[in-house]
Parts: sequence; structure tokens; C-alpha cells
Amino acid sequence: MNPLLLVVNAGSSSLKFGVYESDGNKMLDLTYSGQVTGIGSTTPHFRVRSSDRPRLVDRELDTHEVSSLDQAQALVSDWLTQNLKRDPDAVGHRIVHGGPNYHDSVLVTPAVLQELEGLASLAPLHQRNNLHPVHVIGQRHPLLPQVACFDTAFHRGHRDVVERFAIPEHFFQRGVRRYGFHGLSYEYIAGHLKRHYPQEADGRVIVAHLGSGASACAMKAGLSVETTMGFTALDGLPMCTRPGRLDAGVVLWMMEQGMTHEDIQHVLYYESGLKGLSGLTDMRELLASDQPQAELALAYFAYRTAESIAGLCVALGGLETLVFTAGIGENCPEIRARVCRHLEWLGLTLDGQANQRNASSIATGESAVSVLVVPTNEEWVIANKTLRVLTGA
Ligand SMILES: Nc1ncnc2c1ncn2[C@@H]1O[C@H](COP(=O)(O)OP(=O)(O)O)[C@@H](O)[C@H]1O
Ligand SMILES: CC(=O)OP(=O)(O)O
Ligand SMILES: [Mg+2]
Repeated sequence: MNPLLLVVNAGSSSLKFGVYESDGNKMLDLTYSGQVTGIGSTTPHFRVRSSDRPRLVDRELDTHEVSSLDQAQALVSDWLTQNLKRDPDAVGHRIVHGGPNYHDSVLVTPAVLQELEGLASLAPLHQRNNLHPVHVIGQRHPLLPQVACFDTAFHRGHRDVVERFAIPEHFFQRGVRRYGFHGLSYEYIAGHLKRHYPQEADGRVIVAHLGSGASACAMKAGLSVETTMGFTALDGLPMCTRPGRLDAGVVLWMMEQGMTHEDIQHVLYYESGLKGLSGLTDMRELLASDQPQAELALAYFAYRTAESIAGLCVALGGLETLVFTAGIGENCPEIRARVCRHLEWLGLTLDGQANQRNASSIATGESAVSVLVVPTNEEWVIANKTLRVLTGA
């Protein structure tokens, strides 16, 4: 029988999953893909599509039904138990932080699990949530292979000037480095460009992954050469509840005011970014609001995102292709337009109608930079990596 793979991708506001059948060498069919989105928001939603039914499940949830990722995991686990005709042969997980030692996906062993748990404080929104299903599945099915696929792996191998912080060397030796995240998404985009836009893929590309967490990555020949996130998933672009780049002096000031580590962590991971500026977390709510704070949050998000994209141009010596992806990047013409307006000095001009339609190519014919909208698919990358670890290929 063909191996069946389950993929679990826990983001900061969503839980996505996929069930894939493979022939042992390559992926054949996506049996189910599903997601619980808007976790912790006022509009959580559960969707599942199968190969023949695009809306197998399409259910709005009550806020209290899934106010946490734990509840979302229980919901998905119950659904899979009721609907999968047989147990999967392996499970692939998105694990946000791989630390200094993991350059590629690995089979989870008790030692690997222990090391990954040790990184939890570097990704408080994600790591424990990512590892929770590994534990639960491991307890129920101790012989089932589970594979950890890292957000950080795609960025390993950066040059020293990119990977280092300008602080004393011993911190670097102890793992204080710019790791970068969203690597599974960037790897998907790199593969997509190679297949569908081979000429662009060979050139100077920046990918803006704008979801609940947001970052951007400069790529040359499909490889990451620079990215905006660093030691943790706090740095770089502003996000739904994280500030993005922040003067470290602000954290020192908070400590001086008597705030505890926990208080500061909470402010930086749950209360900042769009929410800090406007009180609203979801981009759709912001766009619908007529409050001046909502306008400030939108303007800040677009300005700082464009500013970071401009910074990444230094790593590439210019820019030929800009790709928008993830929840906001794929679905939000207003934000793409605002970001691109800040980049017009690059010779970039957007085709307003194509942008409004979420078309796959949204720059004008005269634009010096081509602008693409590519739906990301981290689950597909995880499924392929899981299969490779299983087969030792
Ligand atoms: N149609 C839309 N218009 C604008 N923003 C959207 C739309 N759909 C989703 N989003 C935004 O995308 C975000 C989720 O992106 P996603 O990449 O799924 O996040 P994550 O994987 O980090 O949980 C939401 O917080 C919301 O702000
Ligand atoms: C790393 C990160 O921020 O991930 P997400 O966008 O899924 O929250
Ligand atoms: Mg995500």
C-alpha cells in the first residue's frame, strides 16, 4: 500500500494540516487539506477540502470553541480520527526553531525532542505548540515515525556578516545568531519560481511572507542570502501581534520600570504590532475600520515592510522580482498596493486591476520589477521532506 503522510503546521493564528499519499518516491495525491484559521480572534473558521470536494468542511466556529491552538489541535485530531480510513505511515511537523544544530529535517527521537524543547523560549508563540502534537502522537503511536521540518533550515549557511549580531563573540558561540524563519514557505516559493518562472528564479528575488507572522527573504538562484527575522520571530517586519524591529533599549527601559520577563514577553509577542497600534489584530478588521488608529497601523505596516524590502536589495545588488505570499500577501490588494507605492523609485509600477483580482502577476508591462502573488504551501514542502527522511533519499 502507498505510504500515507500526515502533515501538521501550527502557525501563530492557524493550524493547517494535509494528508498525502505517495508512491514511496514522490507525492501522488493530496487526500485532505484543512485549516483552522483565526485562532484567538472573533472569527475562527474550520475548513477541509478533499481531492474531489473543495468544501468538505466549511464551518464558522464560536470564539470559545477555539480560543487556543490546543483546542484547534483537539478539533483537528477528532476530525482525522473520524475521517481517515487508515492510520498514516508517518507524520511531518513544522517546527519553527531548529537552533544552531539542525540544517535539515530529522526523524524525531527522544534526544531530538529534548533539544527542540530547549529552544522553546526562543519561539514562545510556536515551539511548544509545534511540539505538543509530536508528544501526543508519540504517546498514542510510539512506533509511528515523526519528522521535524524547520523554519530555520532554509537560511542556514548565511555569510558571517548576515548571520552575526554586533555583540561579543561568545554570544554567537552560545547560539545567539540571526537564524531567520518562514523557511518552509520560502522553499516552496523557490520551487514554484523554478518550475513556473525559471528566468525570474535565476535573478534577484525578494519574497515577502506576510501572514500573522511576517518576514521577507532575499534569494539568489533559489537560495536564501538574507532575511529580516533574526534570533527569534520578533525581528524585522511588523506583524499582527509582534512589533518587528525594535530598539533593544526599549526592552531595557521596560525592565527598569519593573516589568518581569513574562510581562515583557507578553507585550512583545501578544500585544504589539498591528494590535499594539490599533487594538485590532486581523488585517480584514483593520481594513474595515474607520478609526484613525487603524489607518496608522496600515500605514506603519506598509512603510516598514517596504523599508525592509529596500534594505534587502543591498544583499542582492538590486531587485528584479518581488513575490507576495501568505495570508495578507496573497489576499490583500490594499496592502500590496501600499507597499509597492513606497517602492516606485525602483521603477516598480503595479497594474491596479490585476492587483485587485489577486492575479498571479500584478506589475505593468513597463515595470522594472515584476511583482508576483504566489500562494504558499508549507505543508507540501513538509510532506516531501518527510518522505525523504523516511526513504533516506
Ligand atoms: N482576505 C484577506 N484579506 C486581508 N487579510 C487577510 C485575508 N485573509 C487572511 N488575511 C490575514 O492573514 C493572516 C493569517 O495569515 P496566515 O499566513 O494564515 O498566518 P499564520 O500561518 O501565521 O497563522 C490573518 O491574520 C489575516 O490578517
Ligand atoms: C515564524 C512565524 O512567525 O510563523 P507564523 O507566521 O506562522 O506565526
Ligand atoms: Mg504561517
